[in-house]
This record gives sequence, structure tokens and C-alpha cells, in this order.
Amino acid sequence: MASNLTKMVKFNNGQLYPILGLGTWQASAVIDDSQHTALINSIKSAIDVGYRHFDCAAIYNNEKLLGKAINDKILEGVVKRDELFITSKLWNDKHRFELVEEALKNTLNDLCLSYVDLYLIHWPFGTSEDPNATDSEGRLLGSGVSYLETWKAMEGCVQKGLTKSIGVSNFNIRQLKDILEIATIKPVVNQVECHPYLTQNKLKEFCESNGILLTGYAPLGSAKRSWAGPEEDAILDEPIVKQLADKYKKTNAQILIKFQIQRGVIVIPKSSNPKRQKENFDVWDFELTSQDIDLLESLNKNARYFEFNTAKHLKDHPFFDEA
Ligand SMILES: NC(=O)C1=CN([C@@H]2O[C@H](COP(=O)(O)OP(=O)(O)OC[C@H]3O[C@@H](n4cnc5c(N)ncnc54)[C@H](OP(=O)(O)O)[C@@H]3O)[C@@H](O)[C@H]2O)C=CC1
Ligand SMILES: O=C1CO[C@H](CO)[C@@H](O)[C@@H]1O
Repeated sequence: MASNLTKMVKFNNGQLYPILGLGTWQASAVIDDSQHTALINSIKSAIDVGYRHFDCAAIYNNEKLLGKAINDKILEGVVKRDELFITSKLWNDKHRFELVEEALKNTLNDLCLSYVDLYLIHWPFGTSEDPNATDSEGRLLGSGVSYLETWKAMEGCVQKGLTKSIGVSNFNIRQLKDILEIATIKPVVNQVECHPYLTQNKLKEFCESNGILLTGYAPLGSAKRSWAGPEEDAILDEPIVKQLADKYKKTNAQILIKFQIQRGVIVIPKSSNPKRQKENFDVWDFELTSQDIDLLESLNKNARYFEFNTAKHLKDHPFFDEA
């Protein structure tokens, strides 16, 4: 089966996970009936290509459609539930202890699943339970809920069998240390932005020395999307990446994906296009040399495409006190 081609990594609790998954943010934009069908078909095509790991989130507002696609494929006998690895994430307005389990249950209801494989705190800061509430400058209102409180509720979700593993996303080293200090169940991953312009080596080293894996989001630089900055900043068009693509007769995207896999970073490129899904999955027939990896790492300029500026003022925003 195609998924056997995907290398697996082992979490600190022994759970195996495919190192390559499919991102689903904006897998469809404005939802109308035709886009419903398009999204369902694109997830089904990804399963046919061999993807077994899907990176979802409540805030992506598409978990019902993902659930439909996944469950159709299970009913058709193409995959079994235990061959799929589903990650979802808790949004910032649900950080209060009492809200966490209910938020996960809503996600499970949308996905039509009885458990997810991995559940993450999406960002370390909590925001108002009215998700649209802002101050006069358009900044999100904070909830003041500590991520330590949220973590305790996340642990309860494992104990109740609603998720197999738990982790975090967009946490910095100081915040991870805080969690590790109080955790009964350790986070298995920290999902952060990662590509050659933001290699995250320091965070990666800290995570690895504490048994936490890094998952890299926006591995293609969230390619050419409007918030990803001017075209000349697109990592997908970086000349060094192109040079390596020519050397290995692969595409720029395949080089960026293999770069992460060889560094031991779980990688979740998003594509809704069957041809590009296939391209992004076809990365098993070549190996970058350690010099190639060094060359790509030398492109690091700590540049982020994702900053979450409307929450910049909140105490637990992660990017301003990188320990
Ligand atoms: N935890 C967090 O805070 C965050 C998590 N994420 C997760 O990470 C995933 C990946 O990040 P994302 O922001 O989507 O960005 P990616 O770096 O995965 O880039 C996705 C974009 O690249 C295009 N693309 C995909 N494959 C190719 C290819 N082979 N050649 C050229 N263009 C290509 C896609 O278009 P098309 O679909 O048309 O192929 C899409 O526009 C998200 O989908 C989400 O699941 C993302 C951001 C933040
Ligand atoms: O995963 C992500 C993509 O979408 C969100 C916005 O809608 C981001 O904030 C987030 O980190």
C-alpha cells in the first residue's frame, strides 16, 4: 500500500506517525456547494495518492468536509481508521479548562470520528470567548487563561480516549519549559513554521533534547499566498532551491519537503490539487547530501510568514521572547 512508502517517526509515547502529511488550511476558501465537492474530492485524491496523515484544525472551518471524505474512504474499504493519522487543534478562544474537552468533542463530531490521533494547542495565548471581540485598535482581546491550565485539560482528553497524543503549536522554548515542568503527559510535538528562511535550529535542538518532535508548517512558504509577502521573498523561488532541484531532477517543492524529512522534521505541505499532492508525496527516490542540507540551512534569516499581529500585544504571544 502507498502509505508504506511514507517514513514513520516515533513519538515519545511510542505512537508511530507518518513524517509526511497533508496540510488542510484553506483547502477550500469560501464555502459553497461546488467547493464542498471540490474539497471532499481533493481529500479523497490525497488518500488515493497515499497520504495517511492529515493536519486539521477547528479554525480551518472545514473539518466536516474532511470527515465526510475520510469516512467515505473508510466505508469504501480503501483505508481503515487505524491506518489514518488525524491531527486537530484547539483554537485560542477555547483555552479555559472547562471548554477544552467540549471543543475536541465538537471537532470529533465534525470529523465523524471517535478519536483523533493528535490534538494540539494551536497558539500559546488565549483569546476572548467571543472570537470576534477586539479593542478599539482592532487587536484581539486576551482571555488571560494560562496555557498550563489548558494543558491539564488536554491531558484529560488523553485519559478519556478522545485523542491518542497531545502537543502544542507555535510555542517558544520558555513556554515549552513551563509545560514540561507541570506535565503528567509530555507534549509529543511542537508544530511551528519551518522552511530554509526559518530553520528553527535552536528550537529544534531544545525539542529533540526533551523528546519532542518538530512539525514544520508552511514548508513551501505558504507559497505565493497574499500574506506570504512579495513574490521575491518566496522560498519556492529561491535560486539555491532551484539549483538543488536541477541537480536531483526534482521540483523545488520536493527539495523543500525532503529537506525537512531528512532533518527529522514532520512536514505537512498543503495542496488541494491532485497533481501537486502527488508531486509533494513523491520524495522517496533521492537523498540530499549533508552539504545540501547545510546549504539550505545557510539560507536561514529567521523570517516568518506567520506572525499573528492582531495578538502581538498579548503576554503569551510566542515570538517576542525567544528564549
Ligand atoms: N499551526 C499553525 O499555526 C499553522 C499550521 N499550518 C498547517 O500547515 C499546513 C501547510 O502550510 P500552508 O500555510 O498551507 O503552506 P504550504 O507551505 O504548505 O503551501 C501551500 C501553498 O502552496 C501551494 N502548493 C502546494 N504544493 C505545491 C507545489 N508542488 N508547487 C507549487 N505550489 C504548491 C498550494 O496551492 P495548491 O493547493 O493549489 O496546490 C498552497 O497555495 C497548513 O495547510 C496547515 O495544515 C499552517 C499555518 C499555521
Ligand atoms: O494554522 C493557522 C492558519 O490559519 C490561522 C488563521 O486563520 C492561523 O492563525 C493559524 O496559525
